[in-house]
This record gives sequence, structure tokens and C-alpha cells, in this order.
Amino acid sequence: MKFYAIIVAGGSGKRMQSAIAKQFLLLNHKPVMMHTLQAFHLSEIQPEIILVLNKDDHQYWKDLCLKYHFDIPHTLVEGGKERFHSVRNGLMSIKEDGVVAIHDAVRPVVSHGLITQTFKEALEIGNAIPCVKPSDSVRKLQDNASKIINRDKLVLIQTPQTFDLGQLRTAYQQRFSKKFTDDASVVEAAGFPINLVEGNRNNIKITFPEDLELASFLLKNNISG
Ligand SMILES: Nc1ccn([C@@H]2O[C@H](COP(=O)(O)OP(=O)(O)OP(=O)(O)O)[C@@H](O)[C@H]2O)c(=O)n1
Ligand SMILES: C[C@](O)(CO)[C@H](O)COP(=O)(O)O
Repeated sequence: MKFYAIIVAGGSGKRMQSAIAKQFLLLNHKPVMMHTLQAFHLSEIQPEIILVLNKDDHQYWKDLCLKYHFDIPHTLVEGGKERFHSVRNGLMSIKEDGVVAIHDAVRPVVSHGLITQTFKEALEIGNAIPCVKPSDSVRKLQDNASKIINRDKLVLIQTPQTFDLGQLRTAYQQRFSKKFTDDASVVEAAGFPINLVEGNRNNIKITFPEDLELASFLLKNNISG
């Protein structure tokens, strides 16, 4: 059985409002996404890694790899307009069957345990999508007012989202829709049932500046998500 990880790093990080895209920002002395690739490389599964990056950033990344003596093997693939297109480009670079994890480059604190668990479940059931329960109350905005929502019926979705390759290939033949905010939504729209597994609250997605401080603390203290 072949195992792959597609790490998507083709975004521009608008919400971070930094001069360089957040996946390149320094986190405990090395770029954010080096931590992410390292988590997959050091996991029990040791998947073949495909890194999806905007074409314009390929040389910059290669220079960073030299500067930081980063030698984890990976294949570079060109990013796309939306996350959907970046994942599809990564997927098209895989020619064999097997199991593939799709992971945000900006979730560098992901644990080896969660990576391994999603591969094992996807191998058995077809896919594995990590989630956590919301701990805050949730309201839906309606016109100029808002309404409480029953949070017991909600979960927050993370990556790695891990799939049988045949299932993911079928799903990614669909045309892009704005509703596709992650890979589970693409696979679900193609008619496959979604298998939720327990994620980890520390598996944060670096989105805003304060997330970088939290990620730094977690990594320094060997607390992974
Ligand atoms: N066209 C895109 C858009 C996003 N991503 C990746 O998808 C992951 C999750 O996206 P997000 O956190 O939204 O990143 P950005 O799109 O860069 O951030 P923002 O929405 O703030 O602009 C990130 O690793 C990002 O690099 C990608 O590969 N290709
Ligand atoms: C894939 C994802 O991280 C799952 O929570 C999320 O949907 C990405 O959303 P973004 O708006 O691209 O950050």
C-alpha cells in the first residue's frame, strides 16, 4: 500500500496581514511549513510528501531549504487559484492507488498520533476527517439580529483529511463550488459518507498573528495537536 501526504501551501494568507505569506513566517527559528513537513516525515506512516506551492514561490522555497539545511524529500507542485485547485494539482501528480492525507501547511503542530490515526481509519473505512466540538456558544447572524444554535449538533473540522485515492479522485472530477471549503465537502458532494474522527484542539490553523505565538509555545513545550 502506498501512502501520500499533499501539503497545501498555495495561499496568500490575507488574514495574517504579513509582508510574506504565513507559511514562510519564522516559527521557533524556521519557516512554519518546515515544521509541517517534518511532522509527516517523522510519523509512523512516513508518507511520500507532495508540497503544493505557488509557482512564483518555488525558487524562494528551494533557497530556504538550502539556508535551513532542510532535506526532507518532497515533490513540488504548482498551486491553484483556490485551495480546491491546489489540492487537485497535488492529486494529479499521484499516479498510483493508495491512501492520501491532505493537510494545511499552516497547521504545523499536528501530532504523529493524529496523522497515523487518519491513515489507519481511511484505509479501513475510505476516509477520516478530524473534528473537535466547539467549546464556545455559537450564534447564527440573521439580518440585524442573531439566534443561538445548538452547539451539540456542531463540530469544527481540521486537517489532515485522509482518503482512499480512488474516492478522492472521483470527488475532484467535480467543478469548483464556493461551498467546497475543505476536502470532506468535495467528497461528500460526490456522494461518499464522511467518517469523522476525533481531532485535537492544539492542531491549530495559523490564521491570525496571535496563532503564531500559540504555535510557538506548543512546539517549544513539545505539545502537539
Ligand atoms: N489557493 C490556495 C489557497 C489556500 N491554500 C492553502 O490552504 C491552507 C488553508 O488555507 P488558509 O488558512 O485560508 O490560507 P490562506 O488562503 O493563505 O489564508 P487567507 O484565507 O487568510 O488568505 C493553507 O495552508 C493555504 O496555503 C492553497 O494551497 N491554495
Ligand atoms: C481545510 C480547513 O482547514 C478545515 O478546517 C479549512 O476549511 C480551510 O479554510 P480556509 O478558509 O481556507 O482557511
